[in-house]
Amino acid sequence: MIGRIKALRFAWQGLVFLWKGEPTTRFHLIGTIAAIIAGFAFGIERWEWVFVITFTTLVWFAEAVNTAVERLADAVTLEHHPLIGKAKDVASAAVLIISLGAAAGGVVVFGPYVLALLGV
Ligand SMILES: Nc1ncnc2c1ncn2[C@@H]1O[C@H](COP(=O)(O)OP(=O)(O)OP(=O)(O)O)[C@@H](O)[C@H]1O
Repeated sequence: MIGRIKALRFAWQGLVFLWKGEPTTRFHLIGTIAAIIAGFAFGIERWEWVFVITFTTLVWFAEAVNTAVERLADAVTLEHHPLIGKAKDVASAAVLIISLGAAAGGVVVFGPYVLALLGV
């Protein structure tokens, strides 16, 4: 039990580091808040909330993994190394992939509500 509580504390420290060390998280927070506000404003369905929650969570997850990979890579060497560069590029690509997926999901979920609002 104490071990679990300690693990939670370490996870919290990781979250704080992610927030302080990665300026990109500001954009993720804005996107997350915007999606939540839009969800309530449009009164989206329960299943649509599942998509919104899943996509926003995956973006944060990918950013956390990307940051972990970057820090591990820096711990291996700060010298220029083509494999370190590739590892960092692929980790960044993971964030890009899920961000594009989240944007597409956002269009699918909110698109019809926006069109209805515009009377289209
Ligand atoms: N040690 C290295 N060897 C080779 N290329 C590197 C190295 N460090 C960084 N790079 C290259 O520079 C890019 C940016 O690396 P950096 O560590 O600055 O991440 P970043 O742009 O700050 O990412 P984020 O914005 O997600 O924090 C990497 O994707 C990689 O292409």
